[in-house]
Amino acid sequence: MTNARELFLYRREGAYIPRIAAVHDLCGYGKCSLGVAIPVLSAAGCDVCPVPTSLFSAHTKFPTFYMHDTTSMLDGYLDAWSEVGIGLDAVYSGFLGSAGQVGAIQRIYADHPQALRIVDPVMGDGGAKYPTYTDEMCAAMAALVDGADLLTPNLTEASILTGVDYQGQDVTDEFVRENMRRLLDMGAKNVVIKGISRGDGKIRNYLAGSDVAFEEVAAEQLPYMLHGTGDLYASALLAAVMAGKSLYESVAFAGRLVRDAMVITRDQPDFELRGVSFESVLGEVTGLV
Ligand SMILES: Nc1ncnc2c1ncn2[C@@H]1O[C@H](COP(=O)(O)OP(=O)(O)O)[C@@H](O)[C@H]1O
Ligand SMILES: Cc1ncc(COP(=O)(O)O)c(C=O)c1O
Repeated sequence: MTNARELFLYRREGAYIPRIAAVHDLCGYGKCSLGVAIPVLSAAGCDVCPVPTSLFSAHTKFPTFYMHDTTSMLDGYLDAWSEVGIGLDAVYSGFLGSAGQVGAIQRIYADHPQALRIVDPVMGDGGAKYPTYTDEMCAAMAALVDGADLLTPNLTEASILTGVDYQGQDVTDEFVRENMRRLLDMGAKNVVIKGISRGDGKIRNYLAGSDVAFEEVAAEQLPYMLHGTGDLYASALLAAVMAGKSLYESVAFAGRLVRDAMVITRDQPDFELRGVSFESVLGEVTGLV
């Protein structure tokens, strides 16, 4: 393997299997987080090692859900990893159970300084925080921006991180560019802002980085939104990066995969709540490697 910190283009030598710590919640019903990251990244030929941040009976868009925050076990969990001597090529974080878990992620970074840092700063959408997120958690999440090799907020999360007011979805390229510039100034190396929908039938993802020009990738928008698309998008984006694709190619791939999975989900019972059913499009991920 070449230096994992050289994100684009990530190169694998021979049959090497990269190992990724996936720091997300585990959700019983309503496909998202680890339930997405493990299969998608495994299909891309990666060894996914979960660090569960919380256990949920169902995702938080259900009116009732049970949550168990795992913060108190993380020190022991990571101590045991240190003793075993696990080598990591990447650390991919998402939905957190508490503000204190940011410290656990920083500990993994310190223990694995060469590992890529992919931060999906899951905190909310549509201008509102998810119900389990507190202001303290959002403030803590901002500490993960500095040094992130790849940061993947939606507009709500970008606004929480930058302090620029959320202005809805119908924003100009200039507004998105300014948000990305702020995130790069805060220390992120590459930023993808996802899911911008201006009501013109397109959904847009934007990318920019210290060595990557600001670009837009627009695609046809399906006339319904589903829960868990952000997690599937970020996992597919990372899958493509780990397969050696450029950031632009990875952004385009992830958008196609989410769209294809959404089309299939539409035909399933309870399609609005079950999360994105990506199982039958995993072959597209396998095809990356
Ligand atoms: N209705 C849709 N039609 C086509 N693609 C979609 C649709 N909804 C989401 N996607 C794809 O999934 C990505 C992530 O979804 P989004 O809902 O923006 O994430 P989040 O859950 O983080 O807010 C989008 O950027 C887009 O590429
Ligand atoms: C438990 C849980 N995990 C993860 C997510 C992230 O979902 P999305 O991919 O839509 O950002 C959510 C969003 O509500 C959630 O409730």
